[in-house]
Amino acid sequence: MVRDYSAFLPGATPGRREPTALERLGWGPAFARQIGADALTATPPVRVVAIHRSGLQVAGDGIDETIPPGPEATVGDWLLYDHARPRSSRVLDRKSLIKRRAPGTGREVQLIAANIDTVFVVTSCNADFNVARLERYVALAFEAGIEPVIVLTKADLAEDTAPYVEEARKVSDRVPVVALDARGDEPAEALAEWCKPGRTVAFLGSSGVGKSTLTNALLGAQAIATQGIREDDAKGRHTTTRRELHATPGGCLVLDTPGMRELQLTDAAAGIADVFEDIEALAARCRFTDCRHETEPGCAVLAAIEDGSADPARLARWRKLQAEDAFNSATLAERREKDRAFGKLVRSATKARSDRGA
Ligand SMILES: Nc1nc2c(ncn2[C@@H]2O[C@H](COP(=O)(O)OP(=O)(O)OP(=O)(O)O)[C@@H](O)[C@H]2O)c(=O)[nH]1
Ligand SMILES: [Zn+2]
Repeated sequence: MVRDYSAFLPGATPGRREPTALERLGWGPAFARQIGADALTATPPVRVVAIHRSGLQVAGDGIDETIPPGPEATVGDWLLYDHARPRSSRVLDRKSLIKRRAPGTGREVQLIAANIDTVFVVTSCNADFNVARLERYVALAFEAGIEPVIVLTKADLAEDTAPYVEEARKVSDRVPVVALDARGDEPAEALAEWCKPGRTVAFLGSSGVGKSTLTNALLGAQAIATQGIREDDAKGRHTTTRRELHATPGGCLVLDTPGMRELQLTDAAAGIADVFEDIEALAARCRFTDCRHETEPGCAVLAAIEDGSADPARLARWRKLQAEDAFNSATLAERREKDRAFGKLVRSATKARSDRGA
């Protein structure tokens, strides 16, 4: 079969036409320009819509299959599907990638989700509201190359949402803030700007803030609970997994993956610098390039705190995130080394005390 891929090739003018099957899955120029028309026909693009034990579930133009594990791919990835050797299907360069260190290992990296356009960082207008947590998720999004939007849920339960919105706006000049009731029709309208056809969005936030409620609000009648799919696991039992990429009636794709729930900051120095660009800009003006902004003379950060133009609490949160990132980015061996050094310190302190007869 000869398919017409001309619409995806660079230079094609987007007209007012129905989206193609691939565009409905999020295909666009960023991927099309990585490959020539011949290869497109020989190895049709497919998107990884879910990961199962038995392999990668992929969807494309007339394709809906599970291919055996092999390609270094995660949900959201685009592959050039090699029918003859599915394991050799090429993974296209990503627009964005969320990854993390595999727990308990060294430098191994686990891919969580690829090609997300917008991440909604969710918190609620109540006790869950926590600026530090917002900053950390926004840093994570920046690091992954994803545009973050802060969504404050449970606006209906707050007497006044303005103070929450104001605090959230201080996270970064570059991040829009939306307050809403996650139930009902409001999310589809309030988030429409980011939920355009063919765009991929995801929700990040702690338990109970309303991520599922928002997802269901966007999906409307096709709510997630009805989309469980069955497959056999290695022991031959049936397990129900959730399809991880869902299309809204408007044609936006919502990526819902459990791996996004327990994300920690690792290797996110650049993302942290993006969130705290105000402090980084001050730090660049300190007299010493290795200034720790503690007691050094000529420290621009301390001066700004002194004259009230910088917030000491934000400086403290910046330090804390950097420390968390450094710790999580260390390998297990490096952490053991730190623990050993710490152990030695404790032992010598204890010894000193017993020597003194304490
Ligand atoms: N009144 C009100 N209730 C909400 C709102 N958003 C969520 N809820 C309720 O809060 C509870 C938790 O919402 P969920 O959507 O399950 O939260 P979640 O973030 O998906 O939680 P996890 O699945 O544990 O990660 C549910 O009872 C929702 O109905 C809101 O905007 N207003
Ligand atoms: Zn300084």
